[in-house]
Amino acid sequence: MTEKPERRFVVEPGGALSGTLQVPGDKSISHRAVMLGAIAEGETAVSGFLDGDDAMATLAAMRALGVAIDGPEQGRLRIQGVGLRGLQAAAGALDLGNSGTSMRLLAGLLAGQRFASRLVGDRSLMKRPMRRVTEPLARMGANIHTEPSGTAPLVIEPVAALEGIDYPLPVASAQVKSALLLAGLYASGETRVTEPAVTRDHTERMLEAFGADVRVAGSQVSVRGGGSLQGGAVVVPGDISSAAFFLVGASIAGTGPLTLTNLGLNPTRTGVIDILQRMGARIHVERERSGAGEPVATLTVEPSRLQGIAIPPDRVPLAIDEFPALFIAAACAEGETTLTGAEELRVKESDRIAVMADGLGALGIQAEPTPDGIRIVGGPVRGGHIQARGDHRIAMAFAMAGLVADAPITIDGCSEVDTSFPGFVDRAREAGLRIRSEEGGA
Ligand SMILES: O=C(O)C1=C[C@@H](OP(=O)(O)O)[C@@H](O)[C@H](O)C1
Ligand SMILES: C=C(OP(=O)(O)O)C(=O)O
Repeated sequence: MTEKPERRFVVEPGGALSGTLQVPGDKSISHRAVMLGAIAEGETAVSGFLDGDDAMATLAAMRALGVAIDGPEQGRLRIQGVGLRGLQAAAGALDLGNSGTSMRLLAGLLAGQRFASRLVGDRSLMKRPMRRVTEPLARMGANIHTEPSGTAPLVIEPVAALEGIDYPLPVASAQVKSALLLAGLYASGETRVTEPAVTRDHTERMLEAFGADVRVAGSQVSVRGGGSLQGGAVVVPGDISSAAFFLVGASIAGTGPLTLTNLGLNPTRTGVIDILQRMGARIHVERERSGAGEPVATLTVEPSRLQGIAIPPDRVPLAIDEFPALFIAAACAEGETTLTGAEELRVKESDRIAVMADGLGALGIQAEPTPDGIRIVGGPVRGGHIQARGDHRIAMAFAMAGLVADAPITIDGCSEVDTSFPGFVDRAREAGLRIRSEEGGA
């Protein structure tokens, strides 16, 4: 994958956040809509699709595997499903860019195919752990290999069949759960996954909507192979992980209120709201409704005085992508915030504990990393020059710190923001953040 040109954000003090904002479509749901629509019978119409680089990597991969997909056009896709056995070998390696979800879920989808595949990604993705999916897939009979370091490229050789397994997840990961369920569609018998803690359930919801033989019983999800999926309509709500930056920003800015419309409010994704409300944030949930299988609502955020808390470890998987934003809330809170049980943050697009701690330190905030978390003591946020290390969520989190800093904040390493939130700078400026984006800043 060609690396993108370097980009930096500069945020001037004195910004505000108010008005109404709709964030782009949910990244996790967008990935799944394309993958399941591709292997379904018939056509699948998607609306609200996130045309960010990560979901577009999944879309490009499904096209490379022989699936005709029209769009995205204003968030709309038309996918001509080829059925479970209709995928064709890609001509070359599938390049999944910065997207761990694409690589891990596709590993599951392709593990049972009768053709070979090779999965690669960008510098960040090529360093992330992949044995967490390749080991259980191999137990199902897949012929799948990583580098000796357990990282990509992933090489998948054709197999005649897979066998279902009963697998207790060693880590609370929706990506591993989803990879095994997708492989289970191609396996004989039942594939059952037991998760140690609740993780996002978009795969199970969508498999059911597409007619798969899927069952959920507490912490167990199982799927039976040998059936087929029926295409249909998928309505993708706004991504709460993208909204999180604005939930924090509107809480700390002292202005507002800020209203976020058409937001996905899946209970396996609302940990960030719970944590912020425990800190004293004033977030009001209105107009809750079901949007084609996924709960949707409007959120209004008012400015508030935040208090530091000990974040309950059971909230971690339900807010796993929102911790960069939550660390900014902690920096602005009164007192100490502690996080434990979050070692997974060290293997995301960056080591989010270390990179956030370094950035907070550069802004005058006391941040002490631990192996599985961090301790942050709230205080005055200074201006400064920091590094997002190419992590989209770290770039956007520190942009919101600019709302309270006493001087400009320059954030290097922002080239990957489009992976999850194309148009972030424009939306933030429209809402009142004094941010600009520049070429450069390695
Ligand atoms: O299943 C998904 O769509 C995702 C699951 C999470 O990863 P893990 O499953 O590795 O926790 C999350 O960090 C990622 O952004 C998206
Ligand atoms: C970790 C993330 O995504 P992925 O694992 O798909 O790269 C994220 O979006 O924060």
